[in-house]
Amino acid sequence: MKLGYLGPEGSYSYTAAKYYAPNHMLVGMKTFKEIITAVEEGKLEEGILPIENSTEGAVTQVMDALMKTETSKIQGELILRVRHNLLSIGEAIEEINYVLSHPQALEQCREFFAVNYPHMTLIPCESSSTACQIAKEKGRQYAAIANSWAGENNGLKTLCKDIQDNVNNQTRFIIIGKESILPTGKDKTSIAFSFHDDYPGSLYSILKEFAEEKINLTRIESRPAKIELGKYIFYIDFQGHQKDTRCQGVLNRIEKNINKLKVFGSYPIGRIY
Ligand SMILES: O=C(O)C(=O)C[C@]1(C(=O)O)C=C[C@@H](O)C=C1
Repeated sequence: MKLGYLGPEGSYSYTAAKYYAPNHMLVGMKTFKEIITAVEEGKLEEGILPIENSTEGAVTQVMDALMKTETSKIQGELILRVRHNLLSIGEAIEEINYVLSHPQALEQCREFFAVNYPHMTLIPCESSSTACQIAKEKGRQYAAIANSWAGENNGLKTLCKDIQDNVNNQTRFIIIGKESILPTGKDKTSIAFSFHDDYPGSLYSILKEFAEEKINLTRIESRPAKIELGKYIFYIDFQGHQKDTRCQGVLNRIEKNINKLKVFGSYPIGRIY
């Protein structure tokens, strides 16, 4: 089984992939879009993608790309405690002027740099493990934000530990593939929908259906539909499997009030690592 992740080895996505599927063949890729396309085209059986973070919220790039998928489903999820470190080839923090990492990781440490090292320039790159490679090549003025394993793997030293702005920084990852997962009794379902027209109570009419069946929502997000200002796509995660009678009933009823319902999949509720 091949599982695509945002590479190279040592990224947070790599750590998440190792927890999810220790025996799969892990394939490091350059972008989230590349992973989704490879799964859609059947070149990879599965792909792992960050979808939301407890500090920064939605990973919007992944959410928008998911909306365009045709054959992939969400097959699983896991939550990773993300602890960032400042890593460099040199030993003196005073020498550092440039800090590299994935944009999500930079955002999760923004306050730390604003307060402690406002002169440092934050530079986005493809992943935290790519940041380690670049920091190694560029030398003592450069540092990477990554996990310490990625740093050690590239010969970098840890100059500062736990630099994330939120002590409980967690990222939720989803696993996509082509399989439909059967109910386990502890499942979650992810859907997205938009409305034909904007009318009072439109969103309420959908939420009411879940409330009346006592189905717990675990996430609600909106993203621009990218048609015109004021048009949105709503994303909802709820507890239960799409094959459960109550969930099926809700999905059938809400379908009548909305433009297009996309069911990304039902999958077992994930663990925290
Ligand atoms: O750059 C990495 O190491 C990644 O795996 C990406 C990523 C993300 O995009 O959210 C994964 C987890 C953390 O939230 C920070 C970065």
